Amino acid sequence: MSEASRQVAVELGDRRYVIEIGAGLLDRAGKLCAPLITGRRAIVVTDAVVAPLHLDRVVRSLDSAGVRTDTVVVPAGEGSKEFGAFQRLMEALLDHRPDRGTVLIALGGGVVGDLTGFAAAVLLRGVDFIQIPTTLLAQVDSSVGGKTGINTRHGKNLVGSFHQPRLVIADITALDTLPRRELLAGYAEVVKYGLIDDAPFFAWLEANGRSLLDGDHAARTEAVARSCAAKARIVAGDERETGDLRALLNLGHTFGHALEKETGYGANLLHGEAVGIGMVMAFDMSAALSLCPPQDAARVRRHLEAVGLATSPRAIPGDNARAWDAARLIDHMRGDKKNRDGRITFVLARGIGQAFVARGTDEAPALDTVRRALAA
Ligand SMILES: NC(=O)c1ccc[n+]([C@@H]2O[C@H](COP(=O)([O-])OP(=O)(O)OC[C@H]3O[C@@H](n4cnc5c(N)ncnc54)[C@H](O)[C@@H]3O)[C@@H](O)[C@H]2O)c1
Ligand SMILES: O=C(O)C(=O)C[C@@H](O)[C@H](O)[C@H](O)COP(=O)(O)O
Ligand SMILES: [Zn+2]
Repeated sequence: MSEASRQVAVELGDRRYVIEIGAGLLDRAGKLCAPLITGRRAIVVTDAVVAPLHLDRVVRSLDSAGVRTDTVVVPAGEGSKEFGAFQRLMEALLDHRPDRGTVLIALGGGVVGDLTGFAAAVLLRGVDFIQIPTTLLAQVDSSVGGKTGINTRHGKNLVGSFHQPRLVIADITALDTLPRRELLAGYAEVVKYGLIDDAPFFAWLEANGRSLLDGDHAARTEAVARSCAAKARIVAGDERETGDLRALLNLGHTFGHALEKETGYGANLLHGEAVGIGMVMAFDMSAALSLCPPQDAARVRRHLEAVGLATSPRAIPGDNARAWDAARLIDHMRGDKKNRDGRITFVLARGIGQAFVARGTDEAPALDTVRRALAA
């Protein structure tokens, strides 16, 4: 293993698992996974973009570790989190005649991870799965914590399950093939950790974010490890989001998921891009409510702009950009899973690194925020 390899543990008692982070880990996937695959059978689920880039190495590595491996390739993109796509995946998995000792391996971004994790939760009433994330977003966020699921016309991730992986393998060099737009989208979720409760990490990103995005492996390893450590700590403290701790990971998502729903989960707006815009809106709302210094809100916007992320819905391309309706976006937020007692739950901030969950807040300041964002 390379010198720069790191391990982060998600402490969930007898469901504890490790996140391996480093360069060249795809070639070691077999060795790392084999001890967890007692049935010696795995099905790797990946997408049509990742398959030609990285699938062979993983399958070869599993084969040489004595794990018989089948593969299922799904279309790339958020469309694979639709009901129909989920059904097709389940049938394709069953075509391979799995048994309860068969382990599913998700090789890809957050879409493959969320979809495969949900499939693992319900296949034969539940089998184990392993995450091998290949996008920055998946390495820092979606592969960790066990939120799995699919979208419906009612909104994002509304059908799913908490199902923790047995292992996460984040090969930093897999990111070398990732398009810049996808890297940037994942970077928004990295920034999120700084904004939630780690102001020094946000300052580190202000200094190192550009070189991370430009391909600096050491900076990428550091950012993935710090992000995973933050997420692991939060998940261990509130696995099923029953308290207010895990909901902090939804910073930017109340607004962001509404934007994704409004734009139809298409290529015009990636999840991470929506989160970036949503975090700017959450800080704008916090500043407007005098909860947060306006300078902090400006600093968040400045950093996201500096790296090349959109900070307003107006920057989203496509016809939809000309048909925004602030009240409709608020209505989308009324379907958010965090909501309680018919009121929208927001994640707001008292400053950078000081996010908190706000329940029972009026909708009016959120509507004002959306209107300001649409006018920006
Ligand atoms: N479960 C969670 O906790 C959680 C957290 C954050 C996001 N998510 C979900 O994750 C999804 C977004 O994930 P994503 O941003 O990874 O998108 P994605 O899975 O669609 O991947 C983005 C694109 O990059 C391609 N790709 C993946 N790895 C590549 C590589 N190494 N080289 C070249 N191309 C590669 C994919 O084929 C795809 O076209 C959303 O559905 C979001 O809701 C879930
Ligand atoms: O892991 C979590 O908890 C998160 O909220 C991480 C988010 O980045 C992620 O997008 C998650 O899928 C959102 O969850 P949801 O419960 O709001 O659908
Ligand atoms: Zn997210």
